[in-house]
Amino acid sequence: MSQPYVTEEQAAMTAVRRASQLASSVFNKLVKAETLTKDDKSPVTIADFAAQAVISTILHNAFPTDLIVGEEDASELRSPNNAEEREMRERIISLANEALTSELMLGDNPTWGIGPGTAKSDSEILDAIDRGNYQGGSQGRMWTIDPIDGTKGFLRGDQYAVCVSLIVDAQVHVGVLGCPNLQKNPEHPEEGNGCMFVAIRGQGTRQMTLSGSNPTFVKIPPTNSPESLFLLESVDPSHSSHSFNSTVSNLLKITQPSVRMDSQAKYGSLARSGGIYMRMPTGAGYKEKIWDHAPGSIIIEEAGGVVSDSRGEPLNFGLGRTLGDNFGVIACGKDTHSGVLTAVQQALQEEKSKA
Ligand SMILES: Nc1ncnc2c1ncn2[C@@H]1O[C@H](COP(=O)(O)O)[C@@H](OP(=O)(O)O)[C@H]1O
Ligand SMILES: [Mg+2]
Repeated sequence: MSQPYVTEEQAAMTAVRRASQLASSVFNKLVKAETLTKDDKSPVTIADFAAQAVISTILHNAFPTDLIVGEEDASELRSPNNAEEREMRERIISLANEALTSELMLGDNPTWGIGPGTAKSDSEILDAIDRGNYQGGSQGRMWTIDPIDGTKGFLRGDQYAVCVSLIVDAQVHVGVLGCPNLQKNPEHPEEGNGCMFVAIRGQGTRQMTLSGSNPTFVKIPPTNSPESLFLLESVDPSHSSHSFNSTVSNLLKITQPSVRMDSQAKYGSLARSGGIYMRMPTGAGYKEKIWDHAPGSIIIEEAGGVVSDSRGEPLNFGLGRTLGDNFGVIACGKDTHSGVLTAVQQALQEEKSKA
């Protein structure tokens, strides 16, 4: 019998690959003026909408009864107010169709609505984006889509990630991260950028090129000495408290500077090169979204790591579109987790006693 979730993994890889190619090609021709402002004030690009349309179309064709929790919704696109918005909508639809209709590659299945001659109508593309409106929950099968995670990094030409996961009964079973700007091999930068991290529960984490070649299993390297430790954190201090992280870093006697990186590329980088990813709330009451952590968490766990909140509890992907009350996220190797947790809890106590 074949291993479970292999077809799901393949559909997710196909979706992430096509969406990553779309994102890179939009970046190369990027006209920043086309960026809209979302309710939560984070920038949304044409690539974001088009990539969600591509991923959602493929997943829906592959698994028609599965539900989808996607970051974007198409309401802004359905009733364009002016010529500029109409043009943007046309660009999104044509970009999505370009990505869906490109030649089939190894692993692509034509029944997933892809390949030459499969162009979708405008309403099919908008419906595909809106199919990501599921509210989430603790039962059944649901996919998460973050079409472009780290939108700010994307716009800067830095790190971003195309992120898909499959959650079954609140447990992540498949995770795929496409990282077009992440070095294929940090030891050999001359090999260039563009990699994909893929994990199925119980079957390990693999890294490969975006086209799926050179798959290799990755494991979080053991921490040989405190000097080798370093923190991974968001570039944007409004997403995660840099000052809290530096308190923890001092408690752990970390001497190396923190590595700041946008998006779930942090999880991919940790899975192969180590580090401690800390994401502590800034006090603004923000609730973390499941699509920002579900794919990354399985990539870490299957690479031999642990992902928890600051109480040491696993992240709960069954509460809806968010992770609920924000107790932060800690991801690292098994050998460092308990020490990091103790330091985080001590730093929280210190903060409390100062308040
Ligand atoms: N106040 C906040 N606290 C924590 N995360 C936030 C936030 N505001 C937005 N985010 C999330 O942080 C993600 C980026 O994470 P990072 O800082 O690690 O790059 C954003 O994803 P998008 O870029 O997909 O919107 C967004 O979902
Ligand atoms: Mg995101």
